[in-house]
Amino acid sequence: MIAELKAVSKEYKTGDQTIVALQPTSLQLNEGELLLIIGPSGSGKTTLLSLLGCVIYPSSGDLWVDGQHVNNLKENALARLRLGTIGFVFQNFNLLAPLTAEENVMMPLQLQGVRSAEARDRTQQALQTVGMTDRRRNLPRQLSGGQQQRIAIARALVTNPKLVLCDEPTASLDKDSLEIVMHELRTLADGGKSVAVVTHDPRLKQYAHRIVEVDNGVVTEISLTD
Ligand SMILES: Nc1ncnc2c1ncn2[C@@H]1O[C@H](COP(=O)(O)OP(=O)(O)OP(=O)(O)O)[C@@H](O)[C@H]1O
Repeated sequence: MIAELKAVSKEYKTGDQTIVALQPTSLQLNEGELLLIIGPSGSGKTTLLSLLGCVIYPSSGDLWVDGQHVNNLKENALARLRLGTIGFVFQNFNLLAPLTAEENVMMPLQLQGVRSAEARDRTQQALQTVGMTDRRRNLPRQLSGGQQQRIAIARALVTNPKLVLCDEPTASLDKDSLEIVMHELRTLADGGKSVAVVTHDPRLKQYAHRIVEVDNGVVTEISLTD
């Protein structure tokens, strides 16, 4: 098991208003599975993903990620856990425009202080995994949306994270690119990683090992055949 929520809830306080974004939720995320997180806008999907990603603390309940009790970790320990254990993929790719594809992929290794020969090897491996070796010298703007997302996946993979978290990874993609990217994410899960994907898109269900639906902060596991 890579992550476990035990009765985890999340409230946001703004002024004198309190929004309950996530009701007490118990959920386990295992190695080798792609978990799809679906639900309407504002239902709490990103909040759930942010908890799994150690970006926010629970308001109540207990959260473990890679064996660490997130509730008790200070900000800097949380940042280390994120960098070492988790890869993030976003809707808008978040690639750095002036850097080539391979420089973007190498960036997390530079942040980790990995020496340059090893960083170069691991970058080439990650580019190979997503089938983008031949475009490694291109700038993001020279690549299609689907190609940029594959570079973003390579960047998420280069640190060999156990957990890959994706927020609407296919929202900016056409159908062909969606299929390539989701096939890539499914292959990662089949290879032993934990992958969690937030989406509005019902077409993604076919790539999931498990699906949870979030509705008004309530998380329910739904059957794959629904
Ligand atoms: N930092 C914040 N401060 C205050 N309220 C927040 C914050 N983040 C989220 N919320 C609120 O919490 C609720 C759940 O938001 P969340 O972003 O998790 O939903 P979502 O399902 O991901 O939505 P979408 O699909 O539109 O991205 C919403 O009512 C949102 O307005």
